[in-house]
Amino acid sequence: MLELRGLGKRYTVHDREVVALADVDLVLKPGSFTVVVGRSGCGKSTLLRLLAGLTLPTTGAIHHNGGRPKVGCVFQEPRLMPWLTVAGNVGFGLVGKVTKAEIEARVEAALALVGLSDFRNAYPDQLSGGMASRVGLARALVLEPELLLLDEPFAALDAFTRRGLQGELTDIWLARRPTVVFVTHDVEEAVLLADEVLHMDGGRIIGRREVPLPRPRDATDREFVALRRAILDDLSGRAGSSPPPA
Ligand SMILES: Nc1ncnc2c1ncn2[C@@H]1O[C@H](COP(=O)(O)OP(=O)(O)OP(=O)(O)O)[C@@H](O)[C@H]1O
Repeated sequence: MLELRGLGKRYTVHDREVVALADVDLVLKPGSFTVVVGRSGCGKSTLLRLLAGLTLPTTGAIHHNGGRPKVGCVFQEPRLMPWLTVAGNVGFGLVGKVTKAEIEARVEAALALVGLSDFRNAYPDQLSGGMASRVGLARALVLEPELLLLDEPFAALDAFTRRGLQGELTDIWLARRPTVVFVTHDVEEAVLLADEVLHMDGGRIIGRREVPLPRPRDATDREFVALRRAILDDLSGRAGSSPPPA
């Protein structure tokens, strides 16, 4: 269980204070899939950076029973190292931490999960955008994360490729059950993936919607469409969503 209590982050830019995150209280249950939506600059990436331990909070704290969780991060740009093969990129984070044989086994398993076993010896410039995104996902999965953080990982992809990867991510999550926090601007993607959608504004969580639909989900399903519409209304301020989580 991860608990965020009174979490806040302020930056000082040219003597001016920017409140990126304010007073966030949130409980992430093990194995849950949380999607965060909200307009640009509302603090979504800051929340992920704090969860990843890439930056420290100004106020509040993150509590995790059992020490810091193992974290894997996936960003919009996979930022692969061009001089390394696919396998080299995926295994890079393990070098020096586990034996060579274990790296090889874990890289093979991660590549199989994202369907790229046949491309283990390819170089990044030989990959399509969707394949590069898969490598980015495999690079996070190889760490066997308890907490998987994804910041708009599929935003740069065409709709068809994105839909395929959304399905693959759902399958991987169902098989491995990491706790996932996923940031997106795409409300349909949020409803496809989430157990719960959090709505952020001005550095705060101002609403939440549970997604009680069975998986795999159908975006043309009546309940799906209604929920998508409700979240779009939340985002445009047309309707109030349920109160933030305790
Ligand atoms: N390193 C930083 N230094 C100064 N200000 C920052 C820094 N990182 C974020 N901010 C500010 O904090 C606020 C929240 O930024 P954040 O990147 O978390 O928003 P976001 O919701 O992820 O936006 P987007 O959807 O555009 O990625 C913004 O006003 C941003 O300018």
